[in-house]
Amino acid sequence: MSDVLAAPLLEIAGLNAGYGRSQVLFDLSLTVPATGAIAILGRNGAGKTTLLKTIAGEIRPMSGRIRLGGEEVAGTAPERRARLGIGHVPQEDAIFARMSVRENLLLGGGGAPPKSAIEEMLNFFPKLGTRLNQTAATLSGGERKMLAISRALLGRPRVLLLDEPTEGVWVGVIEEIADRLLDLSKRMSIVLVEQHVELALRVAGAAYVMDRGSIALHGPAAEIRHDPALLRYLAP
Ligand SMILES: Nc1ncnc2c1ncn2[C@@H]1O[C@H](COP(=O)(O)OP(=O)(O)OP(=O)(O)O)[C@@H](O)[C@H]1O
Repeated sequence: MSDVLAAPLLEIAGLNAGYGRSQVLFDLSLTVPATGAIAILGRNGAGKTTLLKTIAGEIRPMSGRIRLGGEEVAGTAPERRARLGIGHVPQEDAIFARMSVRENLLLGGGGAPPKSAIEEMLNFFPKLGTRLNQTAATLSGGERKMLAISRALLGRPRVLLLDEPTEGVWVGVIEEIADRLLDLSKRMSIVLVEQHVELALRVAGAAYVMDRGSIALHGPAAEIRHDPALLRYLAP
């Protein structure tokens, strides 16, 4: 069945959210298919991180729907959402810096993942395999991101929320991460917040462009790339 006909995995409708009385997201709606990546673009402060945190359950929405596989999750705790299949890799380091790479992986996905799952991750990100005994603090920016993504994947999410997975990553490693995200997007759902617009539109099949907490533009990545309004919404 094509993605157009398949029911979306994640459905967000009329979402309003923010911090205390300060509203950041306004009547935001989007859908995410069961496989493939969607990109969330927008200038600094547009509300991209707030959107991911609201989907993950760290921020309680003021109103609106968040449905995962048809189940309403808007009022549930982050732990329940993780159990239902929402994996979140936040912008800031999602790793234990003082622990070794091995220990970080052993604690991934809520703890004690099977050895085979960890081996799968080491095949997926071979660089991590050469760093197993190092503390995570000694990893490069790219390796830290790989470790954070691995930890989230060990929880076997249905949808992976990625907040700036190439931030602070050496340019030579950015392509490697992009390739891995493309691999992942063939078998699961990814919501990708990314400042590298070209990269995001290459990895994602569709894009939503945010402006001041609302969706200003959305459509297939191939169309958004050429939309003259895109630059306007990305300009500082
Ligand atoms: N903890 C907070 N308390 C109050 N306001 C916040 C908080 N975090 C973010 N904001 C505000 O929410 C708005 C959206 O911020 P958010 O981080 O979601 O944007 P963003 O699109 O992810 O930007 P960036 O690309 O800079 O990460 C901004 O005006 C920001 O100042």
